Amino acid sequence: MSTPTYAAEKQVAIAAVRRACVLTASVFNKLVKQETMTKEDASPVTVGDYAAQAVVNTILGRTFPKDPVVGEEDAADLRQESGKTLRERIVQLASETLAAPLAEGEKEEWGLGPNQAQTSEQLLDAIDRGNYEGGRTGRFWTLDPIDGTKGFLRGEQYAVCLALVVDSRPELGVIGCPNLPVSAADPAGPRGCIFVAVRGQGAYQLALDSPFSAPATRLTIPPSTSETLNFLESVEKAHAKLSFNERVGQVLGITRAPTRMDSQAKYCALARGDGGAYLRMPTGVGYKEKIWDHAAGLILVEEAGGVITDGRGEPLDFGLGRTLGENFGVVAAGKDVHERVIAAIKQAKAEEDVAAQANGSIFKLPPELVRMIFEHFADEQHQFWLVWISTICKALMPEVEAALYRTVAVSSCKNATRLCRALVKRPYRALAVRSLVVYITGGASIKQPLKSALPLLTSLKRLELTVDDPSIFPLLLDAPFRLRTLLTGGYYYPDCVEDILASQPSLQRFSLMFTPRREEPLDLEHARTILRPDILPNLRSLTGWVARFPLTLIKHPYPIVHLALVGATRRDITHAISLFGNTLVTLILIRLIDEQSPPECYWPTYMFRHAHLPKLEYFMVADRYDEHADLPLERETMVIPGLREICPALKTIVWGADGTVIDDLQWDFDGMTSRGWAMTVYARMLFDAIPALERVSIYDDEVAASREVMGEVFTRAEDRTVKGPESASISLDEDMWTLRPET
Ligand SMILES: Nc1ncnc2c1ncn2[C@@H]1O[C@H](COP(=O)(O)O)[C@@H](O)[C@H]1OP(=O)(O)O
Ligand SMILES: [Mg+2]
Repeated sequence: MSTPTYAAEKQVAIAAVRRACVLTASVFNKLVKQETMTKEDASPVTVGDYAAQAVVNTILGRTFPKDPVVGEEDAADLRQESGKTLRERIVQLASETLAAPLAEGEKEEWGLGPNQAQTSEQLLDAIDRGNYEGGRTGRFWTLDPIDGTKGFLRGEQYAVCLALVVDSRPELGVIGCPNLPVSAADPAGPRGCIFVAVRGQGAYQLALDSPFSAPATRLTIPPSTSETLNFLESVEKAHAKLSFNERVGQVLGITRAPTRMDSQAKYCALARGDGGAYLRMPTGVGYKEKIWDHAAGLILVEEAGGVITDGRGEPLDFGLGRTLGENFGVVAAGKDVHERVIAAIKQAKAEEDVAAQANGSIFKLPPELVRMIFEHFADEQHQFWLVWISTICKALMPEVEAALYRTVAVSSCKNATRLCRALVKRPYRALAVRSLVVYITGGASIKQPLKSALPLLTSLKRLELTVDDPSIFPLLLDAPFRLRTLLTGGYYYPDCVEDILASQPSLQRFSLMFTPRREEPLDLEHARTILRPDILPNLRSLTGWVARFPLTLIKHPYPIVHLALVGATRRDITHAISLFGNTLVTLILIRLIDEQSPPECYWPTYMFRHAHLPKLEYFMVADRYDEHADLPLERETMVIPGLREICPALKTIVWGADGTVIDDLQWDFDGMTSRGWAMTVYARMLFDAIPALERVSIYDDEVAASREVMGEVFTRAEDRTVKGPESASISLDEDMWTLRPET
């Protein structure tokens, strides 16, 4: 079946709306402006409403007699004896309007022109044609004869709106705006426009007085940015929650003031680019939006390239009868901004939920204070206490949850799925999440749950994502959060890492810890973007497993303050120091020493040759040997010349030396047999060379061998003498040791 063009319907609807506009304009001029109606009279709105409905329905009744109409008014009151005066006025007005000479594009058989007089009864019947209840299937018209009555009375914006709905979908819409300036750029210029849209045929603006002959202007919603975007909203506070719009605007970073106007003229303004988004959020009184207030506007916006949904992003349902049923407000916007507006609404709504719950709390403390107190007790030790409070006093649940959800960590598929469900169920929980750790290796993919939860985490600042399913990482590309810390890892290096970096300009700390796999050669192309100096302007801390993080490809001297490299070769280290040396404060290395390395390499500070590390304060190195190297070490090679100038600020050196090598050293070094003697010599030489040095620790155990590693510590006393060695131990939990590569 071919798509219907609705050519006849379109022509009739335009003609009907134009006649109704002429009628309402004359009601305004005669009854409102000249104030000829007394207070006791029925309002001019009532007169205009009924009369305009009589005109449109008469035309529809003649042209499409089988089509029912869903309209606002019925004639029951007018048929009463008490309605006599009103009835006569309406009949007179409608008759006059229908009897006006035929205009271009109109036909006599539509009931128009001086030869087509209608009886009073015929006109009341026409009004009653608007009694249809609507429904899911079939076609019907829906009419709002004067939409925006308040605007009408003020002489400002109002609209005559007519739409054809087929199987629950508006297919044709016509909106007449007698008071709308023809061009928004010339607000004092000529007024009066008709807007028309047919599904699949585009949206157009026509001249109100010659809709069929004057050239039509095709309408498209232009793209907008936060700077150019503004809201269109009701004038009436009772019709939409304007304070809520304000908050949504703040979330979106909108700087322009909203444009307020009555009626569906807002949809017309949106369609022709006079505003970026129309927001109509419920005021909370349980009002259900009427289909005649949005059907014509919907098709106009969609045909102008926009998107229209309710405030939750759900489609508007025109198949439920006279109202939009459970739809929650209306949001119409350009394609490029609609999704962002919905996300901002979700955030503002979540905040509102938290605030609303707080009002009912028994503690009348300011919610921020309650939240601070609760956050203080949200650590693992005290969590039970918070949960206990919230079970006793349900009103405190949102604050308790906000505290508990601030930092969340999951390490099993089951818990990850549960967490995501909980976040989706109550968006204020999602809003509370600042730090999220997902550490799941093996098992089922948690992509689906994450896909629904990640878009809600607008406050997330720190994300640790270690997962084996690489298809999870692209989810970060569409995420609404601006991370400061991103730690990634897993079994497969995902291709999109660089795109993620490019989409996170606020990143300060980044870690890439993907498992190095021998069978798969590293694709160096992956790292290309990291080279671009512009993508990570705030990057200060970098951690990487070098096998999957080709450090030597980085050529840009990011001002890195903390650098940690796992599996770094001599070449990697020299490169890193030459790039970041000027800014480094902390340097942590798990280094690979291979057979080709010259023996003097063994001394950690040997790596500083030719370097300048003016700010370096903390230096830790743990060694890994490819093969057991032969180390004919000599006293002369222990400390390189000029070390004092190279790292004048260095306070701490921690060296996790390989145990077997240390054992070898006791035999090889200087012929002395005391274990640790070589270490003592080295430590003392370091203290001599670097005046700022306060502490040298040398741990002589395999890092991975036990949870506690043993070693010797040398410290500089107040009187600058060196104390030590004193035995010491270090726990594997300390950050630097957790960087060890797995064995
Ligand atoms: N509480 C309400 N929430 C939303 N819309 C409302 C509410 N009360 C009335 N309206 C409708 O708002 C429309 C005008 O909106 P706007 O402010 O955008 O001009 C009218 O059609 C009016 O319906 P009604 O004609 O039944 O009064
Ligand atoms: Mg209305």
